[in-house]
Amino acid sequence: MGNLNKEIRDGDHPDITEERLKSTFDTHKMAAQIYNSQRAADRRNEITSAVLKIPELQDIKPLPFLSREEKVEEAARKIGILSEHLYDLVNVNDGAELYHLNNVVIGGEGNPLALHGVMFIPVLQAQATDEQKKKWLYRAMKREIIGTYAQTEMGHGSNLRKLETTATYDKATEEFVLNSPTTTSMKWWPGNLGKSTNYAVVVATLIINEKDYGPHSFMVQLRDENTHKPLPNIEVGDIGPKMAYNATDNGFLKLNHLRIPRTNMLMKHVKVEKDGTYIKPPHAKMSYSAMVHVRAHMNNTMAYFLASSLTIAVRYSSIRRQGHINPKEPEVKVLEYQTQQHRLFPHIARAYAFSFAGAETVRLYEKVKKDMESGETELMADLHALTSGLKSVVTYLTMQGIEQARQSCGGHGYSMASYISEIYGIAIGGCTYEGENMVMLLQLARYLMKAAKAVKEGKKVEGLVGYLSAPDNRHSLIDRTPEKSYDTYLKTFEHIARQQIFRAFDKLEKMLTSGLPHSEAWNKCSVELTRASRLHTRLFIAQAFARRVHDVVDFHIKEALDDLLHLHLNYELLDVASYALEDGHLCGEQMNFIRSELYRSLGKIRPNAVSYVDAWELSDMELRSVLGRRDGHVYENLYKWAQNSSLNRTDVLPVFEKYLKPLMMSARKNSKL
Ligand SMILES: CCCCCCCCCCCCCCCCCCCCC/C=C/C(=O)SCCNC(=O)CCNC(=O)[C@H](O)C(C)(C)COP(=O)(O)OP(=O)(O)OC[C@H]1O[C@@H](n2cnc3c(N)ncnc32)[C@H](O)[C@@H]1OP(=O)(O)O
Ligand SMILES: Cc1cc2nc3c(=O)[nH]c(=O)nc-3n(C[C@H](O)[C@H](O)[C@H](O)COP(=O)(O)OP(=O)(O)OC[C@H]3O[C@@H](n4cnc5c(N)ncnc54)[C@H](O)[C@@H]3O)c2cc1C
Repeated sequence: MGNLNKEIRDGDHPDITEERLKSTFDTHKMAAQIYNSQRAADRRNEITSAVLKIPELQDIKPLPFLSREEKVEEAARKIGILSEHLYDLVNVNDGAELYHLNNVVIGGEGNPLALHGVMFIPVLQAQATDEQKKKWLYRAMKREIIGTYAQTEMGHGSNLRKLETTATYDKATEEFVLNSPTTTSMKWWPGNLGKSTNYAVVVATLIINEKDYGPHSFMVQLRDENTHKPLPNIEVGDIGPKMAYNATDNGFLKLNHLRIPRTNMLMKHVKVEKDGTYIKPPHAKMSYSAMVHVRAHMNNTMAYFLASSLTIAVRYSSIRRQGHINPKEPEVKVLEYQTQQHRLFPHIARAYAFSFAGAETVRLYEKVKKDMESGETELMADLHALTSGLKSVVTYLTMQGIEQARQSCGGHGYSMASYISEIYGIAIGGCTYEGENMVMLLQLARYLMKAAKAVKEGKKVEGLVGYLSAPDNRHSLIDRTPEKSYDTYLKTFEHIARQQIFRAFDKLEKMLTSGLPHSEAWNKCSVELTRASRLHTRLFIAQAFARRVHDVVDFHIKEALDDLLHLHLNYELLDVASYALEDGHLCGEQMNFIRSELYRSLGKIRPNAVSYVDAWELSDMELRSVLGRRDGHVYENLYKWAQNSSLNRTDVLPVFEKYLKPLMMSARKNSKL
């Protein structure tokens, strides 16, 4: 039998090899859990190997040394080369393969086709008629045209019903007139809108006979297909540098009474007839499908960002030696410190949990998408509630985890050589895009309040909120849990979520009964409501993790995942335990039990720590991190990396002659006086 950890190679740093030799599970089999099948895990590695053989696809230099213009150019250059090799490298119908190819070759900072693949094509697939698909979708798929999704405006992103861009139907010419009447009505933020795309699905408020029908989607050609010059009545450009994503040209767009044919409104589910008759869709929110598409996939992209930063931090922590635990022994790997383990391991568990919750979400999304094809919309509310909560909780916890990973690398974590700060910048965009987190938590809260009302009225609720109708124990039985049975843990999470949901519900009801208008009462309860949404979502994540562990067949993988799950449940429970202490569901003694289980878990995870992150099989090319190198040879490569700094091109910079020398000369002269 070969090594269980598949990353072991001759010549690696002995400290990291020592870690890998301790693995109790086959990291490639674990990758099959993370990526949902052995075939998917194999394909990732095959794609990486194939990419490594194409010299033009390698980074010209480490990305942090590139200017914004160079980043945009470099991403576009690689997209050009990729299109020559695309069919040899991936199955173009497999989103996971495309995403992996993107991460290896280009990375997370963006590329000219990002929004084209993530939103433009999906919105056409979901909302275009067959005729419209023939006109635009197939051309888009062949990349004859490049598009984006232009919804957010300078003045409005969250509140879609107040978008100021109008699409007014002109019956006489059978056209829509698209107009941005104010500065704040300009589209502002859409990815790749600024410079790369020549088409966009523009979301605008539909007006027919002066009646407002709310946001609808319209296909708009922005630029000439040959010259790429903006078409008449269109002003378009880049919004400038951002915290991260700087290879992406997020853009602005001003439409000046632009006329487009009636048939440019996406009309699969909703229609405007020639005479201006409006035919409403089977469900009012069907046109929000592109957002739901991205939200449903965000658990996995966030899991990936979190796992990337943890891979960097855990590998580095296994070669970084500093300080002593036993003064008679050599300096220890910083990974030996319990504080370091507590800082990193719970986030490893979260990355796995998000990936498993993500797989369940994508399954539900695929079902709802299929149902919608035939006008069936029953599960749309469930999916919206689930993705709204997960999107918010997962992005927020990912942000926390990445920042802990950065701090755990000490000073070198702050250097771009770690690349963690870039991953952080990219990932935290997710707290805002696809619905600001608080706004989306409040969407889930609407769903939870409806369920709570039903339960109060004596009705039985099922599915994601089924636990609200289930019997509850007054006191948690957590310290009477047999090993490897997590039922009592999950019951405690259920109790906590249930209590908070009803607390928020009762508060809201009381205010409504006192005569407060609904929107005001809602606002006064909104902190409690968002707490309810978070707790409900964290319960779902824990349940999804437990369901996956339950289903695993391979003994060693199951055991390793079980250890992570145990850590996860104890850590997460401690994080939310105050809710259960308040009503005596948990007592002080049980808190001690949870804490000691948590510390025991850290020790259990420790020998496999490097293997848990190696199992994500993130290559050096995609990690782009000196600290996270697979071979552990960090120090000599940090020095090499610094040689890329343009400041090192000469020994003496012009600023010396210009500013520093006069400053020092004058100081010296003054001190002689
Ligand atoms: C050459 C080839 C090379 C190939 C190489 C590879 C290249 C490529 C590709 C691959 C990979 C690249 C990877 C790159 C990754 C990059 C990722 C980053 C992308 C980031 C993109 C970001 C995009 C955006 O941000 S788009 C804009 C998003 N905006 C929002 O999310 C706005 C948020 N607001 C809202 O959604 C709404 O306003 C909302 C929901 C808050 C309120 O809506 P409303 O209509 O005003 O609400 P209301 O009338 O009050 O009704 C509420 C009611 O409606 C229900 N509801 C709402 N939404 C939905 C829904 N979607 N489904 C079902 N029901 C819904 C809601 O539940 C309420 O119901 P009730 O309670 O019953 O009333
Ligand atoms: C990296 C990135 C990429 C993006 N890409 C795209 C894209 O491709 N296409 C596109 O169309 N857009 C895109 N966006 C825009 C993005 O979708 C919006 O910025 C986002 O939906 C938030 O809306 P907002 O900016 O209006 O925030 P605001 O709503 O102005 O948020 C400001 C504050 O107000 C609070 N708030 C607002 N409404 C409520 C409420 N009802 N209740 C309680 N609190 C509230 C929020 O919680 C927040 O704290 C992108 C944004 C980013 C950062």
